[in-house]
Amino acid sequence: MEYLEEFRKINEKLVERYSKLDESEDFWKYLYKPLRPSIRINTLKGHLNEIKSLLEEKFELEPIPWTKGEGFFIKRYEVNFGELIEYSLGLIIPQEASSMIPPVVLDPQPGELVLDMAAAPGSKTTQIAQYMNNEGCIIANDAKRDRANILISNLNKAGVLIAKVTVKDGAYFRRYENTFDKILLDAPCSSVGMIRKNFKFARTWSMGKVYYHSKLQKRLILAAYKALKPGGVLVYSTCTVDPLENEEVVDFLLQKTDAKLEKINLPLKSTEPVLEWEGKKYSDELKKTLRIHPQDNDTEAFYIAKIRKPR
Ligand SMILES: C[S@@+](CC[C@H](N)C(=O)[O-])C[C@H]1O[C@@H](n2cnc3c(N)ncnc32)[C@H](O)[C@@H]1O
Repeated sequence: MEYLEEFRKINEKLVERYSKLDESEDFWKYLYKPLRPSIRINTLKGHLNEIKSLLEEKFELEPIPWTKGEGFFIKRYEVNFGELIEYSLGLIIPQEASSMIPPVVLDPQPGELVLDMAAAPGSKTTQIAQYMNNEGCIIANDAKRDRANILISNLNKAGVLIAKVTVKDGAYFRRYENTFDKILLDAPCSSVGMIRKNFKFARTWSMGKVYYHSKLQKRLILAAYKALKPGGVLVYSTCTVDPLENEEVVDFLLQKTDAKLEKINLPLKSTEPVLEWEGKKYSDELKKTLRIHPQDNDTEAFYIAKIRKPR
């Protein structure tokens, strides 16, 4: 099957742009392929091994190597999560495997003050609360009220006791200068990574969306950096591949502030970050960021940067 040609029928401009970014056939092949189902065991609700044993009665589990032992691919495919009692009880949380990376990189600790600036529907907030063992405080924010309602219901179901939900434009938090130990900015984006979930993301992709999000992301990342304590960590992530929403945004932060990048070391494959795009050169420091294309680990595409504010 000519995957590139299949995508050309859906959105010619998408193919034109990202064929320049990744010349491999695998890029299009894996973007076409449905995602492998995966879950995170919620240790806020029970013991990891006990929940794992319950699941193993029904499924074959394959550990996701970049999590802290709680993430699994489900190897038997006929899974309807909605029908599982473990899902209804909040013992497991369906979550795409690469979307588990940003909280792992953030590495929040019990007792810390954490801002999740674009949090809905909350899969990463619940993961953060799990790593904090429900000790400390998470401000879980989203600009959209309807999405914030889903966030609240997911936090309740997962047994998260330390989150305060706010409905604000993320840039609002710039007024809390030097306040948070850790900040996750899992930014709104043009969602090329989500094409594996739903082809509508290919159909509706446009350069207009890329420019719109790039501008918004720059505004949000500056506010997030301002709200970060000296010595604190900000993780910036998107589920898209466009350099204007990834390297360009982090490069912008490096130019405007004293932010420093830290190398992310995890057991996974990745694609070289983009250091030059459309005639523009980005800092060599961006080599420390993580660009994941769908074929690298057979997951959604993701981009992750670990940023530290000097003391
Ligand atoms: C990629 S999604 C977040 C996914 C979430 N972190 C998770 O893991 O479940 C991006 C979110 O940003 C929110 N958003 C859009 N514009 C925003 C803004 N200006 N400030 C804060 N959040 C915003 C959207 O409503 C959306 O829920």
